[in-house]
Amino acid sequence: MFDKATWIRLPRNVVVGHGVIGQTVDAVEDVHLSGRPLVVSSPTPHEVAGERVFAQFEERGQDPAEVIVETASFGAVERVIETAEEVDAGFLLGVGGGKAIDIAKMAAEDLDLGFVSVPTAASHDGIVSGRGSVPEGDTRHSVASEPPLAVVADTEIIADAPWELTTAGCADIISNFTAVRDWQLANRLKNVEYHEYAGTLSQMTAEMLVENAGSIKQGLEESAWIVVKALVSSGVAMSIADSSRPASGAEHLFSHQLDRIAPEPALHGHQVGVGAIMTEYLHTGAKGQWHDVHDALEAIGAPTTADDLGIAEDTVIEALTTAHQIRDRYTILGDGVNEPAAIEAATVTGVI
Ligand SMILES: NC(=O)C1=CN([C@@H]2O[C@H](COP(=O)(O)OP(=O)(O)OC[C@H]3O[C@@H](n4cnc5c(N)ncnc54)[C@H](O)[C@@H]3O)[C@@H](O)[C@H]2O)C=CC1
Ligand SMILES: O=C(CO)COP(=O)(O)O
Ligand SMILES: [Zn+2]
Repeated sequence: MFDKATWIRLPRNVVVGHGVIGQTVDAVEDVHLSGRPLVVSSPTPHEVAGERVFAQFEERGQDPAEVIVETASFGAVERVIETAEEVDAGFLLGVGGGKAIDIAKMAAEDLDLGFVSVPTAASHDGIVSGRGSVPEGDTRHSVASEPPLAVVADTEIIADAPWELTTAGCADIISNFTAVRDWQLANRLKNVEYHEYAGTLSQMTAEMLVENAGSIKQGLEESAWIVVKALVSSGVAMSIADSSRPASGAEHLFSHQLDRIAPEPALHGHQVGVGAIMTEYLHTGAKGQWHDVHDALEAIGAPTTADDLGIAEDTVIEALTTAHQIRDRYTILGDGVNEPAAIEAATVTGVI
């Protein structure tokens, strides 16, 4: 008997465009969320968007509550859960970058409450994913989380955010190329389940972003539009797979390790981009497609070297040689790249 079953949980309303922050309450009502809203934000996103979302609920006679978080940690998730219980929240909104959104969606999962995603930057593809990413000690968890019922992405706010946040989002998408290679490798060598639709959607999203690179320019609101659509598409791939595999391979392990060991880590997207140059080299060799990954990053103005990241070369080598220890996810790093091989990969690709 065929007894396989799966749940693919996707957002119902994805509202993207100029000034759409003003439609947040409508987007919430349209998915029948009720009760007291709890706005989860971090300091800058609170100023650029959280306050406006809060005021909109007040104007509609609802009694919103707000909690400001600073880091992506289980402690922050716990604090949001406690606040939600104290104020008897009916649903949660995550307003901000990847960290605020991840914390809100993880808390919503625990509380079994609805969640709405309000990104203030096109910096990561967790905008619609049903995953949360949290460091804990020596490891990094990818936690099943409440996917958003609605997404409200205001391109006016996003285009106004620092440009590096948009190039970070582009790099997070470009890294899908190597993430899918790692997933396929794990399928061949370790029998890890591979989802053809999710893998193809993830690759296609990266291809389309690279094809549109010429239109992704600082100061153009259309760039925010193009990148948000790609981030949504990449998040959908993760939801279809019920895993971050379509968008997170060895390049992400490298970035997670940098977050642990670098004195001042760079943006998530920028780190995974530089990681993808090196892991593409490990997959395809010196004459392989690492040039394409490098050139795509360069075209949108994302970092391609340790120097661009502001991270010391020996820290990059340490991260590459130890990244496989971050989590039990088979990738091209296998059971570890030794130091001479890591130096070779970083040198040939110009990362160091
Ligand atoms: N759950 C998932 O599927 C995914 C999760 N992530 C996670 O997301 C995080 C990375 O996301 P980021 O957005 O890079 O980090 P982040 O949330 O720390 O934001 C980066 C910075 O941008 C600022 N910012 C955001 N919007 C702004 C605006 N409009 N104007 C001015 N400043 C603004 C924030 O205040 C923060 O200082 C990582 O923790 C990563 O692991 C990344 C991809 C996928
Ligand atoms: O960043 C992600 C996808 O872009 C997902 O993060 P994880 O590596 O924690 O699963
Ligand atoms: Zn990522």
